[in-house]
Amino acid sequence: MGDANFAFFLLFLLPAFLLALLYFLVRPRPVKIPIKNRHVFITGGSSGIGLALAHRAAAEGARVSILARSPEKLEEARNAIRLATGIEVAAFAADVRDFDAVKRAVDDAGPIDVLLLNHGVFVALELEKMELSDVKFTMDVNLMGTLNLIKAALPAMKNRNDPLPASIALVSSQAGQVGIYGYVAYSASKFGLRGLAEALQQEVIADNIHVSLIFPPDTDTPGLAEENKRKPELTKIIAASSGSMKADEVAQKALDGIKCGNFIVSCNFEGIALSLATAGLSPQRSFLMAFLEVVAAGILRIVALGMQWTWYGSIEKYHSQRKGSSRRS
Ligand SMILES: NC(=O)C1=CN([C@@H]2O[C@H](COP(=O)(O)OP(=O)(O)OC[C@H]3O[C@@H](n4cnc5c(N)ncnc54)[C@H](OP(=O)(O)O)[C@@H]3O)[C@@H](O)[C@H]2O)C=CC1
Ligand SMILES: CCCCCCCCCCCCCCCC(=O)[C@@H](N)CO
Repeated sequence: MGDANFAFFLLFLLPAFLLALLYFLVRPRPVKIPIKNRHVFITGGSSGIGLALAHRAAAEGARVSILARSPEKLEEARNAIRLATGIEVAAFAADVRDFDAVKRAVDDAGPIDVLLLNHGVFVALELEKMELSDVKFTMDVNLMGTLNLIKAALPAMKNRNDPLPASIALVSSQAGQVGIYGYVAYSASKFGLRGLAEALQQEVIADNIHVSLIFPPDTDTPGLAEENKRKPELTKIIAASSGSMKADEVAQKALDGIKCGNFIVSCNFEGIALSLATAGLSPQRSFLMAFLEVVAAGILRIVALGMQWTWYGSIEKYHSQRKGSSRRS
């Protein structure tokens, strides 16, 4: 009898108590952010994930603006979206590293409801083989470019006379949740976005602005095709721990997450595990996700250690094979 009571406590009362506690605890509170008839401004909207986001947002009835450097690629994107949906999107040619150009584009585009910062550059290469100028370029585009956009857009976003909640969404990467061989500069830039996002959310919550961080795995885009041309073998092996996705699938997950105001938005199964394992001190609006984070924490740490075990195994094997072959030659 005592055993049955204990089992009841363990299997039912304890989880129920935890769920109830988390229901009252989680902050910020859940929110719904509509995009229909609202202004969605997408950086890097001329290619890959950004283009897929622009397609989807336009199809869902948003007023869409896209920003990127190349006017030709922007025009191609506008035509493709017009052909597929019959909708005109506004295009702005600017380099995110140039604050004045970004400010002009944002002012021309008009007040933004959903600022989707998706632009990004990436090369997979060992730091040793990378020029310092390429490291700086990665930081300038991925991190400073994002800060430039936020600085340019935030005043008008705060002053909007729309009672509806607004969003600032940043496209990070699973390499922004865990460091990966070949991504020293890239992971640094994408981890940087997380600190940015956590701090920014506290600063803009009172303005009813909600921050989302999107963590895609390898995604089939022109950018990835370029990256794959000279990707280190070990980067391929380690990144293959997560499945790859189509740009449109990532865009759908991203928009769904943004509309729910989720702070962390994961895109595939491995991504969910990664997000639970790296929940840390990030805000969480969903008491169900918070419940999973709490309950799965211990076991996921073991899974994570197992992951590192296989990754370091691959690295060791790669180096010993190289040593072997260099001795033979
Ligand atoms: N593809 C993948 O495997 C993954 C990608 N990501 C992230 O998703 C985002 C999009 O990636 P993806 O679609 O693959 O990339 P693409 O290379 O296909 O597209 C990048 C977009 O960003 C724009 N862009 C690049 N640099 C600048 C700049 N300095 N100023 C303004 N716009 C710029 C490009 O236009 P233009 O060159 O004309 O400026 C283009 O529109 C990136 O942040 C990337 O880090 C995350 C995980 C996986
Ligand atoms: C505890 C549970 C662990 C679950 C598995 C973890 C798997 C991690 C894989 C990381 C893959 C990184 C892809 C980077 C994609 C990217 O950004 C580049 N293509 C550049 O664009």
